[in-house]
Amino acid sequence: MIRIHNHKLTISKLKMNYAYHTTNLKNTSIFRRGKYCLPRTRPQIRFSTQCLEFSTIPKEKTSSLRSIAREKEEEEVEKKMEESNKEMLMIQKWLNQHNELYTSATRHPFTLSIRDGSVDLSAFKRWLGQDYIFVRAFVPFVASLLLKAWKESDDDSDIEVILGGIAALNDEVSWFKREASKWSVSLSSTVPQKTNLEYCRFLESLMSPEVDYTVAVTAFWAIEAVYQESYAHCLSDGSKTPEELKETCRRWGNDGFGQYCHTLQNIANRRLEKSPEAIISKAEATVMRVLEYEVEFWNMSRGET
Ligand SMILES: Cc1ncc(CNC=O)c(N)n1
Repeated sequence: MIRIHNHKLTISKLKMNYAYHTTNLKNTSIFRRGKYCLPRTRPQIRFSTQCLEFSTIPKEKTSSLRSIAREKEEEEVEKKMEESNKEMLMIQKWLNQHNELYTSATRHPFTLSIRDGSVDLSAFKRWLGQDYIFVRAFVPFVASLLLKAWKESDDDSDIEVILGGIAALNDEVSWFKREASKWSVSLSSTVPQKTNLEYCRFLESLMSPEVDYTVAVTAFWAIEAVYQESYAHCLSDGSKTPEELKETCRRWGNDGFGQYCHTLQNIANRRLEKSPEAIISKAEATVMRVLEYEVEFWNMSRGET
């Protein structure tokens, strides 16, 4: 009969214990039967929380002991994963579940081409003109979020974070104008493309007072996080981003912007934690839509739509 009480023992520990006790067994009766005489059956281990005992158990049962230990180990790992999933914050959970979509937005061929230096400059200029239009629509969205925070938030500091975001957008609009003139992109004659219009319309739908603060602030985090991840990657080790594009990458890829996105993520997680299931589902679906729009926006910049 094999019983394992101490199921925390891993396979490798089990092997070590086995080896250790086998060495000690050299002086026991089964080993002392003759110079070259090995026991007919292998010494076997019985676990208890207190001590390890030995008995002679047929060889075939060794493997069954191992498989029991392995099963126990797997159960343990599964339980730990379930527990950590419970502790995991909502956004982390979503990113694990929808990792493929998140990666397609944050490691898109367009930004990867900036990173490896193969970017088509006409695509970059197209992105610049279109993104200026997007950012102009993004400002009223963030303003509507400020209003929601003022009405609904349980934490005063949310307003300051969002206000900081609006201040950064003020700088950003000026930067777009300077950058566009540097690249000879005429902003006044840039026509919004279909994908851009649809994304702007989606932003407008989120401005409605019907949309909950939690849903809107989670969407805000997702929109900012995609640019932060995408452009930080263009500056990370091994990147060959051309010098003339580095300023664009630093705008969203700098550490300060990273910290700001982290703060937004904390706000969203805090709100989601206190939200009923219906709001959580809406927020999750909204994040998915944002990620899809971001992918389409990069596609559009490459000239695919
Ligand atoms: C399409 C898109 N998504 C996210 C951002 C980043 N937020 C503000 O600048 C952006 N500029 N454009």
